[in-house]
Amino acid sequence: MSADTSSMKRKVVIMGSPSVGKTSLTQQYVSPPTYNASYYPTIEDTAHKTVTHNGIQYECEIIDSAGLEEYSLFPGKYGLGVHGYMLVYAITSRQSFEMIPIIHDKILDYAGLEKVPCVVVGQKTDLDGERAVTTTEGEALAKKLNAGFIESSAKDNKNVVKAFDALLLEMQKEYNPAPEKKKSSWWSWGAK
Ligand SMILES: Nc1nc2c(ncn2[C@@H]2O[C@H](COP(=O)(O)OP(=O)(O)OP(=O)(O)O)[C@@H](O)[C@H]2O)c(=O)[nH]1
Repeated sequence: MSADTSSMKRKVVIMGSPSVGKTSLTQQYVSPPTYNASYYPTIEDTAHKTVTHNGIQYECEIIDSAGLEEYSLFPGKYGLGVHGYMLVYAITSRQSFEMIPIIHDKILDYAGLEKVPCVVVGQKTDLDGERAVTTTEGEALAKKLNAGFIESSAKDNKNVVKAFDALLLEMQKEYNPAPEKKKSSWWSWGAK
């Protein structure tokens, strides 16, 4: 029997406060090296990338959403048919960090789910001198949300691929977990 070489489709949404670097992360991932120091607020953009992770090929549709404020209504189109979320804050902005659990709650409420694959990303590590959120706080929040965690700099192209890999891993755990290793049974004892 030939191996299944078809790829899996994965739709992900990048969410977070305005100006945390969602567009910069997406662009740096899809067409590196790309970094633009100018700021143009996003309404919505979609990017595509085919990537192989843990031996599986994924066709990723990446939706770069508009920055959300605390009282923004959750855009319903991001609540259904989405496989995973990248929740981005800037390590220099406490406010953007505090938005992460709010956005996470909105996603779960809208989708009516108890868990959804997510990775929390602390962006702009090149500005470590202006840090307002510690790595430990970021890790603790991600753990509480049952999400992956990574800090990155789109500017320095640091941990950008790792951030998307972490999200692919969270989605893999949920939708196509690796089969458990075959346990030995009485008839296999002594088998060569
Ligand atoms: N120092 C630093 N600046 C960054 C980084 N990533 C993005 N920026 C800058 O931050 C500003 C906002 O970046 P965007 O990528 O547009 O942020 P966004 O989250 O997509 O913004 P919205 O469209 O408003 O939601 C721009 O001036 C970027 O150049 C980073 O890793 N380090």
